[in-house]
Amino acid sequence: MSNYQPLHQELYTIDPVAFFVPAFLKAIKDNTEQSFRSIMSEPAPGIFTFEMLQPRFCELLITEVEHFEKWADRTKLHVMRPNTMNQYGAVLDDFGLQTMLKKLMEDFISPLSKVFYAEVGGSTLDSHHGFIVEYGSHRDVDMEFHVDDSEVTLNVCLGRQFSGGELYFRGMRCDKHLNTMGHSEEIFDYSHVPGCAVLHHGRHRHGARATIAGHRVNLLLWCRSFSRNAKV
Ligand SMILES: O=C(O)CCC(=O)C(=O)O
Ligand SMILES: [Fe+2]
Repeated sequence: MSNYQPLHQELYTIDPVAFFVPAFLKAIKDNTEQSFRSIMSEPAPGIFTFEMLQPRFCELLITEVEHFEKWADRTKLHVMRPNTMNQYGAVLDDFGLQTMLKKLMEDFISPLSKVFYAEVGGSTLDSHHGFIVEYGSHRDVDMEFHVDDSEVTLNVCLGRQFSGGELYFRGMRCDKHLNTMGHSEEIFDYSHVPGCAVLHHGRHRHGARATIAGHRVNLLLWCRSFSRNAKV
């Protein structure tokens, strides 16, 4: 989208202090399993939650996406939706954020995925799909039960105020058994809070309940390892 003029140029290059909360930055800098675990909870096996983004960054990103959507509307441009499950939201890589997101994956998510997801390609993440999902009135309502087309998924709530919209996880399955029931120990439901991240296996089955009031906006980064998949 070469004619698009960004609203907030500062979003397009990572400024760690402006983007991330101090505890997250310190843990990444220390770069040990212990430092990661000191800021992360693991409420179900392979699912990690932690505080990640500064409130100001979240608000700037939401307004950048709104600005892009208005521009796309004015120029009668057809906006690609993030995946087949969404009618709303936008692909961030489509309006210039791909370099920033690549660095986000390489410098801030790969260190974590090397430690926690090495067995699924977490040590060799080499490509991404970065997008925004939006729920509320005149937007998407919920997201059906699915697995992501990723090795590792980062899902961060950006805002704003909403009720409902909980994420639900139901364990991992092979392709043949994707829709089988979850066991009680696999059941994990999570109410997202702005600025907070959930990191999970792309193949961990999940969905999002209906947002019943307000406006929910999340940043998704599907992190992939083509080099690993090429070998399998
Ligand atoms: O609504 C959410 O937070 C979940 C989105 C999601 O699972 C996805 O886009 O893959
Ligand atoms: Fe997903």
